Amino acid sequence: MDKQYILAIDHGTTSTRAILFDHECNMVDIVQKEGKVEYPKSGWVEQDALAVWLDILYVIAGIINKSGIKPDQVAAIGISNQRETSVLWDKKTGLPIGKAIVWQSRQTSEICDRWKEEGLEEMVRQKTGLRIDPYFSASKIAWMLENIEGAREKAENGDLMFGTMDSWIVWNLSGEERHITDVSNASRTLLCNIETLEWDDELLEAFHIPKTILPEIVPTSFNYGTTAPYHFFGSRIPICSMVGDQQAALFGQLCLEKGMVKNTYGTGGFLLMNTGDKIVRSKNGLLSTVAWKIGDHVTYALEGSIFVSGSIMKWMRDELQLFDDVKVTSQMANNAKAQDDLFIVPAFVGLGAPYWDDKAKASIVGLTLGSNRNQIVKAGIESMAYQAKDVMDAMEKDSNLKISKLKVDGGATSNDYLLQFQANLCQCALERFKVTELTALGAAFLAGLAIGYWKLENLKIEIDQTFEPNKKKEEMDLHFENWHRAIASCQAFKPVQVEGNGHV
Ligand SMILES: Nc1ncnc2c1ncn2[C@@H]1O[C@H](COP(=O)(O)OP(=O)(O)O)[C@@H](O)[C@H]1O
Ligand SMILES: O=P(O)(O)OC[C@H](O)CO
Repeated sequence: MDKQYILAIDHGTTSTRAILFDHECNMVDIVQKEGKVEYPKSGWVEQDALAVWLDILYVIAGIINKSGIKPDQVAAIGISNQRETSVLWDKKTGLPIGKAIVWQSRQTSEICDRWKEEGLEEMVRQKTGLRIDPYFSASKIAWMLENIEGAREKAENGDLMFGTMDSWIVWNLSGEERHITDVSNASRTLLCNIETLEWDDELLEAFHIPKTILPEIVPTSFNYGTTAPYHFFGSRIPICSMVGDQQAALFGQLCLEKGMVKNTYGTGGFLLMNTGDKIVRSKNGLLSTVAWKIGDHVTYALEGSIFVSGSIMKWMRDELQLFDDVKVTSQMANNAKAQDDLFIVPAFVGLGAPYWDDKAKASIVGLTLGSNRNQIVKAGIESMAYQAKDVMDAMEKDSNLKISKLKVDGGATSNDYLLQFQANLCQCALERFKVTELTALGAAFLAGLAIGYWKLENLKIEIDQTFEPNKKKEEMDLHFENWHRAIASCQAFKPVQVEGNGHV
C-alpha cells in the first residue's frame, strides 16, 4: 500500500492552511492562503464565509497538486479553526444569509449590555464557564437574527443553520450531510453547558435563539463521515477531528497532563492550561473551557484570551507602513535605541483577559519627538508579551501552580526578540518547537488517533530552541509596573460621542 498521511486543515482568522503529516509526525508539505478580513465600521470585524469555503477548496487542491500524493493516500482529515466566528446559512440554498461575524468583532456590544442589565451574567458564568462578551457566538447569532431581514422567520420555519467555522467547513466538505460541531467549539458559543456538554435550554430561551438552527455536538476525535467525492478528487476521505484552534495547539504541544501550559501568538494570543477532568472556575478574569473529548473522556482547560497579539504587527505593516515584511521586526526591535517608557496598548477591539473591557480603545503612550519607527515596533512586539504575562499571573493565582515553562507556537514566535523579552518578563523558560504548525499538528494527532494511525505513545514533537531569562526580575518588574500604568491610562480614555461626526 502507498504511504499514508494525515491532512490537517487549519483555518485561522488571517489564513487557511492545508498541511500533510507523516507517521513520524513530520510536516511533509504545506499550502497556505491568506484570507480577507473586513472592518466595515468601528469595532466591526466580518468575513465572507463563502470565501472561506473557497479558500478551503484552494488549499486542498493545492496540497494534492504540490505534494504529488494520490488523494487516497490521505488516511484522514483533521480540522482546526478560529473559534466563535459565527455564520448563518440557508438550509435550502446552502448560502450564508449575511457576513460571518468574527470573534474579534464588537458590533454586538449593545446586546451584551442588555443581557447584563437583565441580570444573566451569573447564570451564564455558571453554565458556560465564560462571561457575557461580544467575543462569544451567542450575541453574534442574536444580532444576525435581529438585523438580517427574514432571518428569524427562516429560523422559525426550520430553514436556517448556524455554525462556527468548523460546522460550516464540515457541512460543505461532507456534501451537506453533516451539521455538527465538536465540544471544544461548542463550549465557546455561550450556549453549551460545560458540565452536560449539551445545548442549554435555559440559555437558549434567555437569548431567544431557536435550538433548531444548532448543529449536533460531537466528540473532538471521531470518525464523523467522509468528504463528498466531488470535493476530494473522487475520494471519500474520513473526517476525523474538529477542534478549536487553541485547544488544537494545546494538544499539538502535547500538553496532555494536568498543569501543562502553552501560549499561542497568532492573530490573537491564547494561553491555555490543561486542568484535567476538573473545571477550574476563575476568580481572576480567565475562562473555563473544554479542551477536548476523546471517547467518553473530557479534558478541560483554563484560558486567557487576548484579542490582539500578532495582528498588531499586521496593523503596523498595512496601516502605518512601518515595514514591508514582519520578518524584519525582530531586528528593528533590537536596533531600537532604548526608550523604556513607550507603550502600546493594542485595545483595537477592546481588551480581553484579564481586563474584559469591551469599550477600551487602543493607545500609544510615552511618545517624544525622538520616538522613531524602531521604538514603536519594539513597543508593539512587547505588547504581546505584556498581555501574556497578565494572563499568566492570573493563571498562576487561579490554579495555585507556578508556571516554570511555557511552550509557545503561532506565527509571531518566529520573532526571537519577542520570545527573549517574554522569557525575561515571565522569568521562565520558553520552548519553541521544530514543527511550528502545532495547531495543525494537534488537529492531525486527534484525527490520526481516531482511526488508529497513531497511538498516544507515538506522538512526539522536538524542541527547536529554548529561551532562558537573561535579565533580572527586579528590572522587568519595573517595566511591568509601567505597563499597568499604560493600561490604566488607556482604560481611562472614554471619549464622548460627537453628534454628526463623520468618522467611522
Ligand atoms: N516575525 C514576526 N514577528 C511578529 N509577528 C509576526 C511575525 N510573523 C508573523 N507574525 C504575526 O503572526 C500572525 C499570524 O500568525 P498565525 O499563527 O498564522 O495566525 P492565525 O492562525 O490567527 O491566522 C499575524 O498577525 C502576523 O502579523
Ligand atoms: O486565528 P487565531 O489562530 O488567532 O485564533 C482565533 C481564536 O480561535 C479565537 O478564539
